[in-house]
Amino acid sequence: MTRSNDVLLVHGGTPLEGEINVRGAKNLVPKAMVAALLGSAPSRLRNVPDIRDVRVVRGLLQLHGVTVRPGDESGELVMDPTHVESANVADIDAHAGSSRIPILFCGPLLHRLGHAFIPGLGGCDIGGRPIDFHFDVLRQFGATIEKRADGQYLEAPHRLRGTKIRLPYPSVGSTEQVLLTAVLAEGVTELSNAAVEPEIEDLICVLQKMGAIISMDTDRTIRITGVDKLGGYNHRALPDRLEAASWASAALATEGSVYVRGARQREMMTFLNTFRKVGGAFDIGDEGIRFWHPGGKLNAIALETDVHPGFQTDWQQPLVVALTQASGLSIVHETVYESRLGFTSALNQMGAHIQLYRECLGGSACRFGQRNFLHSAVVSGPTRLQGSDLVIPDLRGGFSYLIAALAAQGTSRVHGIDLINRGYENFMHKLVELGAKVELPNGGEAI
Ligand SMILES: CC(=O)N[C@H]1[C@@H](OP(=O)(O)OP(=O)(O)OC[C@H]2O[C@@H](n3ccc(=O)[nH]c3=O)[C@H](O)[C@@H]2O)O[C@H](CO)[C@@H](O)[C@@H]1O
Ligand SMILES: C=C(OP(=O)(O)O)C(=O)O
Repeated sequence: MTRSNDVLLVHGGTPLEGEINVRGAKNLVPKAMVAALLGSAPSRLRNVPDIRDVRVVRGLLQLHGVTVRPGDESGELVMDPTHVESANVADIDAHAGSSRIPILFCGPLLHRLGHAFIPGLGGCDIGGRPIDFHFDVLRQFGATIEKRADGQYLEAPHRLRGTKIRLPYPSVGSTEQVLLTAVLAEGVTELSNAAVEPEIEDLICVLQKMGAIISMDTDRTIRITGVDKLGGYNHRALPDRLEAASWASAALATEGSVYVRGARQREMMTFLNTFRKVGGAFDIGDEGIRFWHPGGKLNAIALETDVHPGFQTDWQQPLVVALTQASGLSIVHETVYESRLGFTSALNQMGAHIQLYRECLGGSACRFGQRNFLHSAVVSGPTRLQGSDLVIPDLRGGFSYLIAALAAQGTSRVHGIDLINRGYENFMHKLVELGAKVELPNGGEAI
């Protein structure tokens, strides 16, 4: 059941037009905040968005004795980890909420306190999302892990030791786990098959500013030489390329034009190539990127999600909505999460034609082929979308439903919009700025 102020009425059929601003990346900022725990002096993080994942981590840091206060400029946080202390397990559990970030507290807390507690994790329900790689690497560093009913209890009776690790898959979170643990471990850590997403590079920049010694090779190998002590950092978070791409897809699907201030070419090259193949237009400036529908038909494409530098999985769901407006058959092969296409059934209810398959369609065979996961889609377009009652299933799926509702004829009731606040700062305000006709039932307050 959703609360009444958790429902948005969307009157579709109006192109999104105008300018919005994106701030620091959801997939970097909370991790840079965790990194502050490793320092012996305060850290300053700038360009911090007001999203739920940031609030969760702020609360968890405070529970562990870190003082967190706003800095002088808007979007600046100052974190002082001088007096890190153990937190009450029940408080951690109550506070961890819907985020996946608590798992990254392991290394820093083991270094600072010799023990850590990790509650059940949140995050999007788009696959099983196991954390076996995280625990395997922590054991390799010398930690012990005990699973109890309320969560995982970790201990490091001695200083953690650098080690040689090969990840079975270039997992973003596990790579960050290694980085945040290895920087203060004794000796050298060599990580192969690492994830190299731009947010990971930015986390490495943060750690280097703190005094860490980290090198990245071109073959997914990262080497970390442990140091005895780290200081604070002063860092401006890289912009959110995932949010930027969501607004780009919204501009395309609604036949509009959106200037995304803060969007950067460097982290979005793969998205930009795909956007152009579909028929979208963009203009890259020094301060941001304008995305628009240039008129005429959109093109069907074959799309495969992958780890960086491939097509980011978090770009997939919003772009699929635009593909429902392309002429012909598009193929989408989701290779990062086994269950990230379920959101398409609601698009079909709105009039889209999307068929899901268990086989690896298009490109290459992936981990999910022959394993009963509906992880490929054929999108047949263009189809006229009609307003509908929609229940948001996950973060990007939720934004995709907003796009579909904006592109549709008639009115949609979108339930569960609060979930979008986990990763999109001020999205209601931005929609209104872009001319979207949206309202909360009974004239309620935006949440
Ligand atoms: C907060 C954050 O940054 N979230 C991002 C992060 O999620 P997250 O770090 O959770 O994603 P991972 O890269 O770790 O997961 C990728 C794949 O590896 C598998 N896996 C992962 C860990 C593990 O211990 N065992 C295992 O099997 C997962 O089930 C998934 O199939 O990277 C994803 C991939 O770019 C993005 O979609 C998420 O937005
Ligand atoms: C899957 C996502 O995030 P998380 O890992 O936080 O669930 C996402 O941002 O699309």
